[in-house]
Amino acid sequence: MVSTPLRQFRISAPCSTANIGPGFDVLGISLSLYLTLDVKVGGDNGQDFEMTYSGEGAKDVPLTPEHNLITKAALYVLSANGIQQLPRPLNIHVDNPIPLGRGLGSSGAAVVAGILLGNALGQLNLSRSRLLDYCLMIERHPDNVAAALMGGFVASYLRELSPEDMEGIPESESLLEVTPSKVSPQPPLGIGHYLRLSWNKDIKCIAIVPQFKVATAEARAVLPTSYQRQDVIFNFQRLAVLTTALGQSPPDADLIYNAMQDKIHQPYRKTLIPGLPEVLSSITPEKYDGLLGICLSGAGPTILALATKNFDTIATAAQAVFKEHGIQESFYKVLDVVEDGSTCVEL
Ligand SMILES: Nc1ncnc2c1ncn2[C@@H]1O[C@H](COP(=O)(O)OP(=O)(O)OP(=O)(O)O)[C@@H](O)[C@H]1O
Ligand SMILES: N[C@@H](CCO)C(=O)O
Repeated sequence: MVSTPLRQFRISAPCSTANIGPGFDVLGISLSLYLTLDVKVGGDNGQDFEMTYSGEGAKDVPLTPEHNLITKAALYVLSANGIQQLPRPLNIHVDNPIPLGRGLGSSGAAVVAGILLGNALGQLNLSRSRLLDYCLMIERHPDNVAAALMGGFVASYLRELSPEDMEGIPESESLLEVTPSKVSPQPPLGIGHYLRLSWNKDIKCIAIVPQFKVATAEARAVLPTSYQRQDVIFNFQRLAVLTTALGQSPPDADLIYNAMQDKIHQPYRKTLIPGLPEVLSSITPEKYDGLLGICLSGAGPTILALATKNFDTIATAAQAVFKEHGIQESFYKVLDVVEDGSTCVEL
């Protein structure tokens, strides 16, 4: 058999925190913890298909192309562009430091990495905004994937799709069931719109991560389907202020702390996360110098604290409150906001 030239590349996709309090499904921030894929395709590299995996999820994540979220996303991009299978020989090593199902955008990073993988394997040269359209056909809220793909502090929205746009497009993940006999539909053009917001680089993100999972689907299922007008206005007011407040220097702790309050998702998610209201209400700028604000990270259970100093003190205080509510095991990481987003570099 004639072998194709060996290509090697590395894909990196950062973890992300979403919502930042009032910005449910709107705000995302990419953070300094990266899912990486080391890929070898073509040449004479032995096995037909090999996928290896280290890090978070190593015991649970499936490693067959049709079942792994990363390769499923890659197969979807390829299929929508007329390529029905992964090229062979193909060797992928995944290293994942992002805890799964904890509110740090593990699925967003996996989807973005998979879409970049499909783009690179098929040599499709899709633009970054077109890649976002593909990501949004899989993870249909834009906050995590827009931040992971584009980098930085990002606000985003989805274009409303007409019934004609949606023709042939199934609900969410079923799109990923790529079969060799069926070409996947291309996403409508320009679904995702985003804007990079200013971020004050003195602000670090402390992620306090309890040792239990909350699946995003479950954390969305507990939300109501309609809201009181005053709760929606409460969030709009804070969201508008927060988008600018986090870029200002010096940061105004009182303004930010209050602008990070939320009535749309956190109050409902407390049923899934013991101690959530107590952690959020007891860690305040008055008690902890350097603290700017505190909220649920994504769908939880991770807590996000924004601060300029005293990171360890703030994190251990949150851990202590969790302990009082029966969550004995947790860890924390102090993360930077990263500007670059996801990358694919040929080696
Ligand atoms: N590196 C990965 N490889 C394969 N599948 C992954 C990977 N990372 C995440 N997943 C899939 O995504 C699921 C977790 O997604 P989920 O949306 O529930 O949580 P999250 O993305 O970590 O949190 P959030 O969306 O709140 O930030 C995992 O159970 C797994 O199925
Ligand atoms: N905005 C999403 C983020 C988690 O994926 C949520 O809170 O459900």
